Amino acid sequence: MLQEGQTNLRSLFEKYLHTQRIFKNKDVLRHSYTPRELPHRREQIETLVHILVPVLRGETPSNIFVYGKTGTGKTVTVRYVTEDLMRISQKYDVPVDVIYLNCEIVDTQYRVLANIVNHFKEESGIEVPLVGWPTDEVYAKLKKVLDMKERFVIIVLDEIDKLVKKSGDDILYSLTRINTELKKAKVSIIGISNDLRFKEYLDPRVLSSLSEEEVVFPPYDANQLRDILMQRAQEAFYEGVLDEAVVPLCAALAAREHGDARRALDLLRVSGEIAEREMAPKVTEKHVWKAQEKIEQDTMEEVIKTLPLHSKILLYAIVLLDENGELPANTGDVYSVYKDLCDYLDLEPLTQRRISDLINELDMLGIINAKVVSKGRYGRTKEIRLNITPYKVKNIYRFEETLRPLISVSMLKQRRLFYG
Ligand SMILES: Nc1ncnc2c1ncn2[C@@H]1O[C@H](COP(=O)(O)OP(=O)(O)OP(=O)(O)O)[C@@H](O)[C@H]1O
Repeated sequence: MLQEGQTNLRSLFEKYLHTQRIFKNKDVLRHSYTPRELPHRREQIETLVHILVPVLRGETPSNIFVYGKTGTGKTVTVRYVTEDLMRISQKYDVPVDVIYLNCEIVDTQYRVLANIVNHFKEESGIEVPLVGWPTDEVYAKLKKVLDMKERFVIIVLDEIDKLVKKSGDDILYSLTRINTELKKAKVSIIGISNDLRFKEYLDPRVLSSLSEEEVVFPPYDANQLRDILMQRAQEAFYEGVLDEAVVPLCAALAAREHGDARRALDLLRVSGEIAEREMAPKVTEKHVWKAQEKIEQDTMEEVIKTLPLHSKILLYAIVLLDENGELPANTGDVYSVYKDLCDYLDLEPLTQRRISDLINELDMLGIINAKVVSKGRYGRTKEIRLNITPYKVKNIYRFEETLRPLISVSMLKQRRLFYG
């Protein structure tokens, strides 16, 4: 006989066990997955192959600069082509090494050099610590390690703009000239960036050697995104669980956001996850709209985390007004609560004028809505509303030492703060 608690436990699980399963293989929708085919990137693939094919004839390929907006398939295409090059180079007995570095993480001259040296550590027996050595010494080791045999080394610097913004372009200067100092090995660089203005940061000499060849990745339109999603959906979902309208809607929404395939895939995955959680038999348009809302909220949370301190306090003032049912509020209302919060935190408040600017910034980021309305002969005023649920803001502040005390502040009627 089952005890009462056990019956409950069993039914809890069975509820999920007998629901329709949505995902056949969710991993297919993850960013790290490399699909077998890349629809609508034939031209870019062909161009890259054309530039790299000299390797198989023993010639050094040109450096390549790849650019295009976020989610246009730059990384996945470069990986796809270089992986194929590695495979085929074995057949032709040409030693090729491809080293992929993401410069969001590998963001200093030292780290780039050390990572390349360490790529060969098994072969060379040389390993450089990730901090601590003089850079010149790491560079000397790099030349030694590369030149241990005749080979082609292709260094992919993804998000190369992050490296240059953080550490300047000296490293690119060195790498694009390293072949003159090597006897056996030949190095080529593939730089990838989604920041088109990044070229302005480069010394003209670096720019001309880095972009011997340029490959542009234009944004996808809604039809192209639909093909990309269709292909992935077939592997990711069980047959028949996707309502017909789902893929076109995900594609249309992502096309509106500058043709970002990553956004389209996220929408499809999150729609499926929401349907699964709701134990729905099918993924429908309704789930896509919910997914869109969730992704927007998540993005907003990321933006809030990076706001400067006083914008965060200001946002909290608007949160308190919201909880107290006092929105829309005007700048003066918001400013007075903001000042009280600064008092509570023992901080000097900014001027009302400055706060007015910060309100405009929060509005531009979509976190609040600040609409100017005319009050007839009383002039114009701003009506401020919140675009994020208060508990989400609190959840973020809970993890921030300076702001955590605010969580215990609530507001009484007549706008008196209460520190509970
Ligand atoms: N043509 C395509 N076919 C299939 N999947 C694609 C295609 N283009 C992009 N994707 C998928 O979209 C997502 C984003 O692509 P990728 O990371 O290559 O973009 P990116 O241009 O490098 O973006 P970012 O500049 O933000 O790094 C990945 O999951 C990738 O697999």
